[in-house]
Amino acid sequence: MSTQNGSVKSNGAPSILQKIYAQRRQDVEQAKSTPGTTPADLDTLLSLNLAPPVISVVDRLKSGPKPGLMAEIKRASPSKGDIALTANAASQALTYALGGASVISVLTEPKWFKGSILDMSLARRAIEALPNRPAILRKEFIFDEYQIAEARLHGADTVLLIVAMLPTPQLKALYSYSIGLGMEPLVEVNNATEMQTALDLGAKIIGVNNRNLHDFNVDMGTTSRLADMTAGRDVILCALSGISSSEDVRQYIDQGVGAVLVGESLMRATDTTAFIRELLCLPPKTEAETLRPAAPLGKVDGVSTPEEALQLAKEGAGLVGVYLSPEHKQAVSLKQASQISLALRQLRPNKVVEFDSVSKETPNESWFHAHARRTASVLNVTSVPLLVGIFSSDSSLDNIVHAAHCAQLDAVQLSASAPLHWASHIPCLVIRSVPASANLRELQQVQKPGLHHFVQVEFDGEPGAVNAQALVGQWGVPVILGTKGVIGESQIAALTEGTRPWAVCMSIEGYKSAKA
Ligand SMILES: O=P(O)(O)OC[C@@H](O)[C@@H](O)c1c[nH]c2ccccc12
Repeated sequence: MSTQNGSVKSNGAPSILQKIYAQRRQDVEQAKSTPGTTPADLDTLLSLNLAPPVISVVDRLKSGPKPGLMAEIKRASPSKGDIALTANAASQALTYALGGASVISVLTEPKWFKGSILDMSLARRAIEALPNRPAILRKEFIFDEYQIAEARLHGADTVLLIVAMLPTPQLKALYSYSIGLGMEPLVEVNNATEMQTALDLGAKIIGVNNRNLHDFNVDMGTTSRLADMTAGRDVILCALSGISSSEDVRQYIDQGVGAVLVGESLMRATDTTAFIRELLCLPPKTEAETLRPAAPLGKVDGVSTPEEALQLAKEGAGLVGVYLSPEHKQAVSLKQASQISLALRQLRPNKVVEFDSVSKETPNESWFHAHARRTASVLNVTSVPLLVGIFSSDSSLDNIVHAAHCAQLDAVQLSASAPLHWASHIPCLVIRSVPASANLRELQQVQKPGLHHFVQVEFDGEPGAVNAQALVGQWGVPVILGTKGVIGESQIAALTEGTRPWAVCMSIEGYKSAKA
């Protein structure tokens, strides 16, 4: 270990940094010699492309809010002891992401920080399906390429390299290795000499740690004093440690700081989301951000001719459904479905339509929220219903994909028994049916982001149905209320009371008789 930062205490006893470093050396040696996780194994895993997709942390910081927030998952630390032992990495990561973090930093050191590589991997999985997910940073005492390969395989987009810990040739080697894996590291410095080393390295993200790792003293002026050295360069300057108020953040912005890394005060916050917004000077979350159409859209199933579809379009339907499984009594052929599709598409404006642009300052959205918002904005612009192909449990995935292409379906509706993963093979929006009588496990399944986009809860008059609907609704999954046999306005009103379905679905007979 480099002692250029004077990390050996004056009395000759090892500093905490040295203790951590010595322990980590042992841990890494052990992992390297364990069958299945040897360096050769990690190389094999990387060459099999088993590492999850990486995002550019530089791009993520440049395109996000200014300054970017690097929110840290930190259960304990050597200087503060226990901070938040019961914190769950996955739920903490999701809260950070939805609150507006650009980067999620996960401490993976087990002994002093009570973290793990599993925490990092869970944090990544929790935010995987967000359309604009934050980058994942492995916060670790890194001295070996092995730790960087391990980070990449477990879902990191970037790693920390601490200049004070690494002789320059080693720092350079680790930096290039990380770049080779697609990860621009966060290079941590604490004084002008280290800053110069980081600049000479060509680092694009440099973090100034306000906390001296030797004596743990926090001096918030450390970042301010070094800020000038990065001026005019293509470097994102980050302030690390001791940040606990919007006042701290504001001062740094004026000094050219592009991102702030916050751990302890976020882990201790009672309302994490509100605290993030306060730190970033964002207004509190508004109702508009939890978008639903003002009134539920109408979905009418069992359409069989272009004329019917055009009539429904005229009457303002949001979705029209055609049955595409041959055994259904109202089934249409692929040819009929194509004609309906063509008729609807001819209604859509030919000109290029301007979509409501999404402000870059908007906080990160969830999978379901993003799809509901985008779909609503398409409907808003075109005012033409989406064509849904409805399939029964007898349809194979190949048949469904074929039909989606041939009839140019806007959406596919899968039966409750279709495997969940089918959604990721279907080239259009996916609605998943679920009976209102579904058990808790089934309802939890349909809340999984990253697969289908909407859930249609089939109400058949059974007790408990409204509860089921409310449960799904609670999680932000856009719900289409399937009203089998329910036709009257008052019945619909009774069903939707207290919940906000995204759409209400009825049969074409039901629709016609309700109108009559
Ligand atoms: O909890 P704070 O004061 O917000 O600090 C976070 C972060 O800067 C700190 O965890 C940190 C900065 N550099 C490190 C290196 C190793 C371990 C931890 C760190």
